[in-house]
Amino acid sequence: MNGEGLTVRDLRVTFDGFTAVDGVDLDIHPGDLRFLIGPNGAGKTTLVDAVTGLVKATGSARFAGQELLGRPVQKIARTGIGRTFQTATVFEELTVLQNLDIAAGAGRGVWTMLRRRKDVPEPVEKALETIGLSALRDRPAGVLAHGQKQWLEIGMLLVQDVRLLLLDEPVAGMSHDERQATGELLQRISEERTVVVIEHDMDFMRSFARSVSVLHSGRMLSEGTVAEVQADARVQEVYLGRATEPAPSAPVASTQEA
Ligand SMILES: Nc1ncnc2c1ncn2[C@@H]1O[C@H](COP(=O)(O)OP(=O)(O)OP(=O)(O)O)[C@@H](O)[C@H]1O
Repeated sequence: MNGEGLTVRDLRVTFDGFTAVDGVDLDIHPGDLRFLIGPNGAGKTTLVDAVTGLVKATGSARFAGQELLGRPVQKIARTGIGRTFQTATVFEELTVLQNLDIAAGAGRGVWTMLRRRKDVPEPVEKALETIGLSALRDRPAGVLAHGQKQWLEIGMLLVQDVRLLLLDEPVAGMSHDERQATGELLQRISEERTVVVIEHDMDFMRSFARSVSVLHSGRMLSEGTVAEVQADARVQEVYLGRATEPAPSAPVASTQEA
């Protein structure tokens, strides 16, 4: 069995009387590459915020046999859950390797981590390879291309041995080639881990999703394979007429050329 699964039941998040997540059930199986889609304001990020402890929620969210709700962020992270945000948060002045070293932590002193080292720990070496940045290990992260920074951030989750990766719009602003490379990266990662991707790019979703959940107005509207979700009349209805977010079935070239 790959990775760990996430089980969410009757999840609710309320902001000052406004219900952003309204009784959501979600089953993410180990090794899944699940896309979480839905119009702006559907509650996608809030759902991930609730699971990772950033906002208060009621209901249940279980991962690796443990209830997550009500626990502090750090304790949730220690169960093996990691996330990225829409903007990559890497240390720009530090090299790729130093960024990974710091993420890996592993009880080393800060000077050890900052010194250029030949004895790169195996998980760091493996992550460098997986994210395709081995040749750029000694470059400052600040000079990396936009896509490479996102990959570095994913690598920082890999060296922490995160078992469930929650990625918020990882290909936003990426070129076509970067999106393709990111999709392939996520497929490789999901061979050993569970991956959930919040996404607006329908082409990217169609190409790489193993399963899809569609949120709308804080509720789960539809779930299934890409084909099942595309064929769902409720999903088409929600997306129809939205010039910036075509229906998943619409024959568009891309929704997020940046
Ligand atoms: N801290 C907050 N306080 C008040 N309302 C919030 C807060 N965070 C989110 N919301 C509201 O909750 C709803 C869901 O927001 P959320 O960001 O989860 O949607 P989303 O599906 O991720 O949208 P997008 O695709 O635009 O990122 C929105 O109406 C948003 O305005």
